[in-house]
Amino acid sequence: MTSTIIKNGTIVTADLTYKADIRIEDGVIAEIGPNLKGGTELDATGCYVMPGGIDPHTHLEMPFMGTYSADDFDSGTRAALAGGTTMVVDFALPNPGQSMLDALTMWDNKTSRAACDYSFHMAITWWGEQVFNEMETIVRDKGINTFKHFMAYKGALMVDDDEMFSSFQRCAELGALPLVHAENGDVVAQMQAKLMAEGNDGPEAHAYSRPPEVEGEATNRAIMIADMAGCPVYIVHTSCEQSHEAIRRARQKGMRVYGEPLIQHLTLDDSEYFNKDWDHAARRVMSPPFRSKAHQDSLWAGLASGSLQCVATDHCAFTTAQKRTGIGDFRKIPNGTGGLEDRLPMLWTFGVSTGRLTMNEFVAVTSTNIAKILNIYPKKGAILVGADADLVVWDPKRGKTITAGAQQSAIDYNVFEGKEVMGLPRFTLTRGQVAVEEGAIKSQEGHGRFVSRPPLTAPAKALSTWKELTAPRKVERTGIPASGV
Ligand SMILES: NC(=O)NCCC(=O)O
Ligand SMILES: [Zn+2]
Repeated sequence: MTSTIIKNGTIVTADLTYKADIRIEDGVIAEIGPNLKGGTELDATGCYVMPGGIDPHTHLEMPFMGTYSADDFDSGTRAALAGGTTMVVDFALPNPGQSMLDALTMWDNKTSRAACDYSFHMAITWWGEQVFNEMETIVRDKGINTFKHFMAYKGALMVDDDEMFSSFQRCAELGALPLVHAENGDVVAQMQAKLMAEGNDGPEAHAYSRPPEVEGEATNRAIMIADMAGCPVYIVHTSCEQSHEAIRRARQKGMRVYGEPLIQHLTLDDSEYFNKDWDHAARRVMSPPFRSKAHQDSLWAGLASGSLQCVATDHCAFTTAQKRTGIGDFRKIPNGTGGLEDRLPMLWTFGVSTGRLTMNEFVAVTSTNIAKILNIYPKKGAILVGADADLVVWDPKRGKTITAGAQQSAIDYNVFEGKEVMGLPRFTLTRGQVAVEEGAIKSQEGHGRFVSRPPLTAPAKALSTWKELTAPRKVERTGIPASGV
């Protein structure tokens, strides 16, 4: 049996910081302790050894607005590893009317070259008996416990409240977690049309058409529907105080509501859309759009205080040529930005190094909380004996200037171009295999495996017990006249 030992590092988990070595055997953590010997040694002197990042929200294969994102499972997972992320959760996206099982097969066929482990969320893009039935197969047999619902993209992916309520009730029965893209799609569609009619056809109109109120209202609605259905809910790409406030308030009331800011929303603001260069602004078009600094402060505070739990990227890498489809009509600019490779270095630089987050909070929001919410902890997101050796040996003194020319992602630009980051992987290990060493990429195509995620029994059981206890009950009365008069 070949052993690898990570020596002389400081282990940082979501709740502990301590000095110890780690022995890895057959891709899992076999021993943690002082002065371990034998096997191949990786020197972690001066470094923090942390659970590898998990990005809970990526679109490596995204057929959207008639175009595919530039990154596939090959370049996308390589980009993940380069930045210290060792697992991605992508989306299978059925066309309205399409079988979810067929869509899953299509997405699964794209993964043979994945370099790191991956999983899928399933999107609910329409509703009917077939969807209702297939949801059970998806959860019970296919290892997927999350379903994404789009309250935006009217006429394409959007589902209405009725459909969401039905789907959420089904999630409650199956122990699945609904994810929600929360923006009021009806209002957005009308605002877009109005802006266009007034001659506002540039990328800045994208931001004008989706103000924070539109997101806040939808977040409140999604939370209410989840409460009525008796299931937890996870709000993806939470970008503003209005949405964060809804999540915070629900959590204070005891509801299991999770919020996920993106690294882009934390570090880039809405001034990007007013850049005179059309390409610059269009490359940053995503939904929800970037917000003002006050909203960024709210998101950072949510991560520090625990009212927001995960930092993702929603990595969806459309090329400049694809973005240019929207010249003259901002509605046609494909929505999506990249960030997978930069999530950890950006969050470390602008979060930990500025004192907004502790190192342990950093691990929690980039890995451990995500693994717990998605029900793959402690296989993932942990430094414990028996856990997968998905690890990042983080060198806080290693820095770079982010530039598209040097990235692994296949996209031709980077929304963080020119940002100076301090804190990068010395080594990234995916199930014990060294995929990154001192900036050199050694990842192996096809090494990545699908991670099956069992139903969320604990939160589902707690909620269903409470809902049963408090369910409406007919009051048996006395004194009603026989005639009813
Ligand atoms: N977010 C975005 O603009 N693009 C990706 C699709 C989605 O998640 O909405
Ligand atoms: Zn979305």
